[in-house]
Amino acid sequence: MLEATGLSYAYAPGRPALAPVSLAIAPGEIVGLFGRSGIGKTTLAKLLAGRLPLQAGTLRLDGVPLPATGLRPVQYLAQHPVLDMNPRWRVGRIVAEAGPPDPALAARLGVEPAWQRRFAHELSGGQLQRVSLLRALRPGVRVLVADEISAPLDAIAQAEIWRVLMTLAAERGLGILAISHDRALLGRVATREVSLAA
Ligand SMILES: Nc1ncnc2c1ncn2[C@@H]1O[C@H](COP(=O)(O)OP(=O)(O)OP(=O)(O)O)[C@@H](O)[C@H]1O
Repeated sequence: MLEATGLSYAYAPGRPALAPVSLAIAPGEIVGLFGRSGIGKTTLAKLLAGRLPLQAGTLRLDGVPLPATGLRPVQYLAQHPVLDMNPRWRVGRIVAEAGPPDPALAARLGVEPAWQRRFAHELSGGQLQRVSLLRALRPGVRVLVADEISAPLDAIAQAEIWRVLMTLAAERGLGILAISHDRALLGRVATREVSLAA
């Protein structure tokens, strides 16, 4: 269980970007998160995944603070994964960054072996999001924070990505925070929804 209590954040002193929020994500649960633009959803996502330092509040996984080094058990998935990938690396190297990927998982995600020789900018948005998922889903990863990951995709690509994620959540007990402006999408994929308010 990932438990965040009283997390808040300010990028500059006296200018809060995220008002205190508490949130829990149980294994296998897909929690939908919505809230108006600028309310702090991405800031919360990055705090949960260790991409921003905690300024206030506590963050625990199974009662223990998250590790400061090594594989992060809470992984952040960006809307535009290309920004999170080294433009000089081929896809084969990108997915193997934290160790060799699981070929069975690659097949389930629809990551094709031929993509390995390409650079990130040579894949479509949907293909890149699958690569990003394959890279993130290492053994030991317990929670995915999916920040508008399917927003740029067409309806079919969106449905395929979420179908795999819903199956993985159930099979592996993976917790997912699904951040989206699309309430209809959250209604289809989330086990429950929470909203961020100022
Ligand atoms: N790197 C940064 N430096 C300074 N301020 C930032 C930074 N990133 C975000 N902010 C500010 O923090 C606040 C929360 O931003 P955040 O991106 O978390 O909101 P959001 O709810 O994800 O918005 P959206 O739905 O538009 O993506 C906003 O006022 C934003 O301008």
